[in-house]
Amino acid sequence: MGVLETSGLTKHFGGVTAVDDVDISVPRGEITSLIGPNGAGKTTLFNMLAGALEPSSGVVRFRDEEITGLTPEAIARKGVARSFQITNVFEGLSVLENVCVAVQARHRGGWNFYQHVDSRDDYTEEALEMLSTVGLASERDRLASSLSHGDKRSLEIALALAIGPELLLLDEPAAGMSQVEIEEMLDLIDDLAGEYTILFVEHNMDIVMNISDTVLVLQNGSIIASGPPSEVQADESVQEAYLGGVA
Ligand SMILES: Nc1ncnc2c1ncn2[C@@H]1O[C@H](COP(=O)(O)OP(=O)(O)OP(=O)(O)O)[C@@H](O)[C@H]1O
Repeated sequence: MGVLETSGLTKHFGGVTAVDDVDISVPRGEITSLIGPNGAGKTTLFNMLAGALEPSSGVVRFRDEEITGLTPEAIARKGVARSFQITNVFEGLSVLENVCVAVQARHRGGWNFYQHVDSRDDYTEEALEMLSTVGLASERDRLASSLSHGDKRSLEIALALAIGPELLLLDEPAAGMSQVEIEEMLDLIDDLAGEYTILFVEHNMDIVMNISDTVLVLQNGSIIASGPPSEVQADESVQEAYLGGVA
């Protein structure tokens, strides 16, 4: 049984069915990617998993508990962290302060800007651990605004880890990155797998085929294929969906 499962998940926007009766199961500790042509419904599906959009019908279960229609904050508290959406980098704070704010928010059940972010040693220690995990410990005192694009995205992952999740939802983690940065991000995602379950949306096929345990292919709101990368790559309906450019 997957750590995250959907059944019959559907979203209509007026006359458009963006996500149509989707059943997925995301295995614990593995890397699952969600791919599909433009307009296939990937963002809409992600938004429903993370609570940013209420489904028209269907169910989302996390660790066997129904989370359908909960707020993004409630879903995050249950252990689903969406990087690049729930948390954002505060450009005017240092790298360490950013993570301390997020750790503090988890311990105090909300954001509190009136308490100095460095005032609790245990928050700092926890924040440093997260920075080590994403390879940013040596940048702890730099202003977040001065980080490279790739490092900023790693910091965003550290912020997502700060809420203590089991499942990480990553929106195009390598978008806009240089080849070197992409390789670092792939290593990071690989390191995180096992301890965390990862579901990510990605357009870059090299990345998808390289690191996914399972690939889910969405077209016109429906899952048309799912399985290991080699199997999905060889699937005729997937090749048609991409070559035909049909959304
Ligand atoms: N808020 C909205 N109102 C109306 N239609 C929407 C809305 N959001 C998405 N859609 C439609 O739903 C369908 C799926 O869109 P979605 O953005 O989920 O696809 P996607 O796979 O993420 O695409 P892309 O790869 O281009 O980001 C599209 O036809 C889109 O036009």
